[in-house]
Amino acid sequence: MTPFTYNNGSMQAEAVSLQQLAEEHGTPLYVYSRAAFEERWQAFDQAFGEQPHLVCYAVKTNSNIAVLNVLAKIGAGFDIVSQGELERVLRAGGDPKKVVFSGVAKQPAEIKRALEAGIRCFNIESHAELDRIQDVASAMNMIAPISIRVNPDVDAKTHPYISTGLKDNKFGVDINTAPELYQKAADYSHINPIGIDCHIGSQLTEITPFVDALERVLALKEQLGQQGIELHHLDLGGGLGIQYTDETPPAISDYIGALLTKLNDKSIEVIIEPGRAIAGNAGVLLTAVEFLKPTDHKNFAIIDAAMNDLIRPALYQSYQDIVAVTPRSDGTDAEWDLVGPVCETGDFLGKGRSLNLKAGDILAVKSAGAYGFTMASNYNTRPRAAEIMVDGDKAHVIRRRETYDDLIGLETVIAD
Ligand SMILES: Cc1ncc(COP(=O)(O)O)c(C=O)c1O
Ligand SMILES: N[C@@H](CCCC[NH3+])C(=O)O
Repeated sequence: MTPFTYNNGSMQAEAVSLQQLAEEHGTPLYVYSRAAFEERWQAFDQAFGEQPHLVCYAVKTNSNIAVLNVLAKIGAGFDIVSQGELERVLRAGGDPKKVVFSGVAKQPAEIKRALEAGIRCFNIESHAELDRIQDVASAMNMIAPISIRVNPDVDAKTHPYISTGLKDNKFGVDINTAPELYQKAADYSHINPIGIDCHIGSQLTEITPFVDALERVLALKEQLGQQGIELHHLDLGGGLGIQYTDETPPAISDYIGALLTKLNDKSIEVIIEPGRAIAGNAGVLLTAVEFLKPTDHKNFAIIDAAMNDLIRPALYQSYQDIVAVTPRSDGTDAEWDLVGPVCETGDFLGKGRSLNLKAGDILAVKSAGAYGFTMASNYNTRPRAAEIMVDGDKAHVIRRRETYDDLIGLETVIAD
């Protein structure tokens, strides 16, 4: 489905007018489509057919509890990287038995809380972390189910900041030394090794790196079998890309199909941790044009959304399509740099975009459902935007805009 379409010359989210939402709730404003979230998660789930599997949505992508709740209701599992994310999943009604816990440095208190909640598995990223989990679990007299995140040294061919499966990256354990760590895990009194985990990067637009990584994971599984360590699942991470502009990522069914063909084993459960491929095109960021500032050198359109609202263009030089919500019939296109009010030269959401603009126009930054609000900050003491979830012809405020009290209320002056 395409959740954002034009109808009578103006853009809608499902059956709700974006122009109207911007007028009612102000901008910047994040708008999500419930149906898009559901449909994308279900596409992953259904692509597995008869293969035992669990689709664990990567919470970091878009962690609003309304989003998590919508996914929990259709049976989603969750990939978390902090206790904060675990608390969100639990608040949203997620099943802790479907939660996998990734991340390179889980705190003892986080491990304790996750054990109490009864999560499915800890994805361990180092020797030291295995030791820590053994210590916490043994103090609680509980057994911690674990998998080891291995680094298969596969080039994901994506932006260097979002590539995670190379030897150069901080993530995971060298796949060649993993058997030794599995042995240590198996010998520990309060650890139960149940899986292998790997995640090689994000926004991958080719299937080959995923299949190459799986091939190495399968070789490891075989070797562990010879050591007498039998595993219950393979967690192949997330990373499937989306179309921001002219990328051509594989269809979900082709991606899962290629993995299952390589695996060719229905006796093992496959876990995946997709984020962007579910959330990315399920959301837009609405922003208003404040001023037009044409100069001799270039044209700036100053908009009310900034790098604090959506940091991806500034951080990764990423391209996000930007369109007029109600395109003008008068006037002509010009080239604009779309810049925000934040005091940084890197504060732009798009450069050299051909648009027909006037002050007050509402624009939609597309593909903003993933790593948009979750990476937003209060830089320049700017309140974070409100979030809306559209469901058919209804629009629900799922997070109100922050107030200045929200921002400065935690701080205090020191006494003389
Ligand atoms: C461990 C882990 N799992 C899943 C994801 C989700 O990735 P994506 O949004 O690319 O599917 C990430 C982020 O890259 C991650 O670090
Ligand atoms: N935050 C990144 C993706 C990183 C995924 C986390 N491992 C992005 O916006 O593209």
